[in-house]
Amino acid sequence: MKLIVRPCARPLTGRRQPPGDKSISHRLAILGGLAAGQSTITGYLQSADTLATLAAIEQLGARVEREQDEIRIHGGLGPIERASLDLGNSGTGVRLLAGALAGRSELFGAELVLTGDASLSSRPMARIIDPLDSMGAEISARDGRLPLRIRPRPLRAVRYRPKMASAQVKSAVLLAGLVAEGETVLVEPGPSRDHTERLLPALGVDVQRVGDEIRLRGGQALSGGRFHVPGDLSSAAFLLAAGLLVPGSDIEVDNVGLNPSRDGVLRIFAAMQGRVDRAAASTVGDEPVGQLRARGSTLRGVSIPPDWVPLAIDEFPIVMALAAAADGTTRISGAEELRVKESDRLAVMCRQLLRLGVDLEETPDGALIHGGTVEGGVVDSCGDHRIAMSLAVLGLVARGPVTICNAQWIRTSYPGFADDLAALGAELEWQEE
Ligand SMILES: O=C(O)C1=C[C@@H](OP(=O)(O)O)[C@@H](O)[C@H](O)C1
Ligand SMILES: C=C(OP(=O)(O)O)C(=O)O
Repeated sequence: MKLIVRPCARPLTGRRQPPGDKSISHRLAILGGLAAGQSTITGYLQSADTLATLAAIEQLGARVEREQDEIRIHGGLGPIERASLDLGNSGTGVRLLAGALAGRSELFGAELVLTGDASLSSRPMARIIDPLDSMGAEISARDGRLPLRIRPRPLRAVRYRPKMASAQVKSAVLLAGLVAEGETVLVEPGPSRDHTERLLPALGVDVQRVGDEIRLRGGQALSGGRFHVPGDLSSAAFLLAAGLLVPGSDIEVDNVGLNPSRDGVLRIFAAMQGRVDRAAASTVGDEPVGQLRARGSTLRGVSIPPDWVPLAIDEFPIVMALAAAADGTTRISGAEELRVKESDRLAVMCRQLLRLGVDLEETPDGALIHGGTVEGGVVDSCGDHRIAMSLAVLGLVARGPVTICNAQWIRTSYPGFADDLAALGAELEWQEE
């Protein structure tokens, strides 16, 4: 499907509630599946990625009931002999599940095969296979790519320092550590989102953080509970960016997660002189939540400090779109991780921006984007949800309509994106390719 976006003739105004947080939804599906008793979840993200994780948990033996906005997971896995689990487009789903399942005694003797779509099948898995191997897991892959074959077996705790600041690697090791013998210690090379560490205590698990170390003893039981998923800041970022770009706009997003290990995009907006205000702070579970208001702003190019990259890792496509329309040059560096997401986000974004007449240079670990006028044109998501949404937002201020081919991938994380943008006053329509 193509999404056609027309230049905005008037300011965007209004208020939206972004969809549930994708990272927290994946974690609750997995933890709810492992936990004893019932977990009741409201606000669960109903998107392709998070529904794939829920379906995997169901295939592994947990019972899942869905009722309007409430999902109830009756935890407990197995008995099963084999399962082929298709995690679709989701790096988080496949990497966290691999860690969570590798040592589960209720699955000893079973053979699990974890697969995904073409994009996920090209993404690196050695980053989780290596630490799980060192814990004694039986996990194999060809050339470090999917499918992963796992035969759950007893694990021993390790002390592990990942090569990159990655919440997926950290979480895979911690979830494996839940059933490993001894104390698992994960040493973070730099901060990454900490939703796993915040959630585990709510299911009865003792997790300690001391400096850059996270420690967790194996053999602790998990018990279900009631959980609410806050709105996803990564999805809200598209609406906020639209509000910043279109002159005179004034929009609000409610109930957005504002976890400081995730809020790098707000720092980048501020550094670009984008007017985003925070209000009404509260907490949901152990997650800070609030309301954000974005107003039309004269955006300036900025040099983004490399240590902000992990804190805004999923927001670089939209930051690059903003940079294309800002005054001056934006410099992104230290962002080579973007090359192993749903697409090579540096290469794909640069290629699409060039099609819209943007002046830029791609570098091995980032890009230099010289902002200015953005032309209309035809671009391609290349199968990447965040690229599709970023180009749609940029289309609001292009000189002519922007057609985004393969925009149906938006369903990966934010199926209601086009409707939400339209509700704020944008003109956009879906067409068959
Ligand atoms: O743990 C998570 O929920 C996520 C971690 C990040 O990946 P990395 O851990 O690979 O940086 C991020 O890009 C992804 O969208 C979600
Ligand atoms: C990188 C992303 O997700 P995942 O790694 O879970 O596929 C994303 O949502 O931008």
